[in-house]
Amino acid sequence: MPSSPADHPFRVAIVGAGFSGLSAAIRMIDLAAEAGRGLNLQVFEGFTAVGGLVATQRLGEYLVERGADSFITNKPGGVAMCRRLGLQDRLVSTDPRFRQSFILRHGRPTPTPAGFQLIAPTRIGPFLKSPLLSWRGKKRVLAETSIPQRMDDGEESVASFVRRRFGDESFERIVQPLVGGIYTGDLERLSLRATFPRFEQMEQQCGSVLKALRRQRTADTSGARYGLFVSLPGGMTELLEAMRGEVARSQKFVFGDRVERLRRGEAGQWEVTAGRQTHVFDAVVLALPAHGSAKLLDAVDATLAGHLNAIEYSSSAIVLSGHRLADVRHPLDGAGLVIPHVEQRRILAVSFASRKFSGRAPEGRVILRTFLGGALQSDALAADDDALKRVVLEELRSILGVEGRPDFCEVARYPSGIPQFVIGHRARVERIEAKTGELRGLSLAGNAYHGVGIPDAIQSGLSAAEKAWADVAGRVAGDRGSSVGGDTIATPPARGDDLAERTQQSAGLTL
Ligand SMILES: CC1=C(CCC(=O)O)c2cc3nc(cc4[nH]c(cc5[nH]c(cc1n2)c(C)c5CCC(=O)O)c(CCC(=O)O)c4C)C(CCC(=O)O)=C3C
Repeated sequence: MPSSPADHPFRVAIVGAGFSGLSAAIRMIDLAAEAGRGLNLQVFEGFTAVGGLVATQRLGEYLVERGADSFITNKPGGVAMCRRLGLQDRLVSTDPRFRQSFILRHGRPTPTPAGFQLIAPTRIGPFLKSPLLSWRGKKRVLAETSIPQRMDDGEESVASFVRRRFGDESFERIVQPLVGGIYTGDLERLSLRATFPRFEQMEQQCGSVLKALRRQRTADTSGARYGLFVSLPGGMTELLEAMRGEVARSQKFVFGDRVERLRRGEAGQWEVTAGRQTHVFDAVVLALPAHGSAKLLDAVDATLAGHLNAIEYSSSAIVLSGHRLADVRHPLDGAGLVIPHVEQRRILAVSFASRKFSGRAPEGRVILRTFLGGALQSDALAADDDALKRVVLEELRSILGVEGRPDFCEVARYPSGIPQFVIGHRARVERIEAKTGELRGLSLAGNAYHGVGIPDAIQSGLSAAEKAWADVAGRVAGDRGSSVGGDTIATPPARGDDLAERTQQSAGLTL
């Protein structure tokens, strides 16, 4: 142990103060406390606030999310972090009155059939009644039970899997906007194994997704899946601020100076240069987008940097706007609307933000969040902000009958914001982790590797802290799995996605 003699506190740098970096910091603080060891932590954040791509903004009486507006509760990371910070009683569910969603069909918002689960229906009645598909399209979906199992075990795209098992119509009219929306991605390129391995396993284990879902149904409520998502009364910033406060109680933040350089010292220590100052650490957690980590690692290990740079990203933008309800023809009786690519519109989705979470708009007003860009419409983002707003207001008018001038209208851009788990992603992540494993005291966190949502970002931070700790301290929480404050979180299986475990987790949540 050349670089961490027991007589000095562990010196750890965390680069990036989004969800993953803050989680890494909190986990590191807990590990040091459990071990009774001194810790000297510095969190470097190039911006002047924590949160990364996530921020809640107050605009007059409106409470508006600029990025992610909620997190999912069927993965443990988010809820466990709230419990760790004493925020579990502050969690709010989506408004049960507005959990239905819509899919655009011939220019009209059409309800998603009740019980439809991302790629397949779990309830036949509502599915058969839905005008989203033709009779032929519906028959083809139900014929899924007799589509032979694929024997080739190579990686398949989400589009190929869904087209093969359920037909083109269901793919284009329902699945593409629902699943594509999660990644603002191109499903012809995204890997099923890297995004939704459970569906691949359903085919392998039951021969049919519909049969597998039928077996599973008892464990899952078949209502609108929006019930899975939670936030806090102050928005996502309430959680981020609690995380920041927890770290700031004992450790140091460096805001506003981007880390420019990372170097490995001769004794294996890490030298971090930010704002013309160089600091020395025993361990470094890079909680950045993959391309950001690649830039810092280029001089340390060019092969690793190459793998990181190969992780693709899509860019998107969200136009945030506030309207008088009286100016909107559509009742907005749901949480949001997604738009199939085949509808040829200029927007991807609209979230009825103040319906999804009540109390965020003044009486008689509504917040809309309109998504643009993504892998399929990246050209849309070349336009300047005023042009984007114009496009959005035209589309909102045509699709939802939104008239008049909005109370506010703002653009939040996310260039290279969402990683794309394309075919080959898992193998790439394995190579990245193998390489990182060889670099003592270095770990990577963020949404680029195992999952794009907030719970996975949090989990990635916990795991990164544990790797760094194990490297420098020579011991760690052992085989208990990652945990925040005594709530054991099962570390996700390296490969695949255990169906029983996930179902159990969602069934066990009482929110
Ligand atoms: C930006 C966005 C919209 C646009 C509008 C808006 O913001 O409203 C949207 C719409 C929708 N999303 C929907 C459903 C789901 N979205 C999921 C997961 C996720 N969505 C995400 C993003 C979005 N989603 C993200 C970043 C995740 C990953 C979370 C994580 O992994 O941390 C999952 C869980 C997947 C799993 O099982 O892993 C489900 C079931 C439904 C249908 C609801 C119904 O049934 O009526 C609709 C209209």
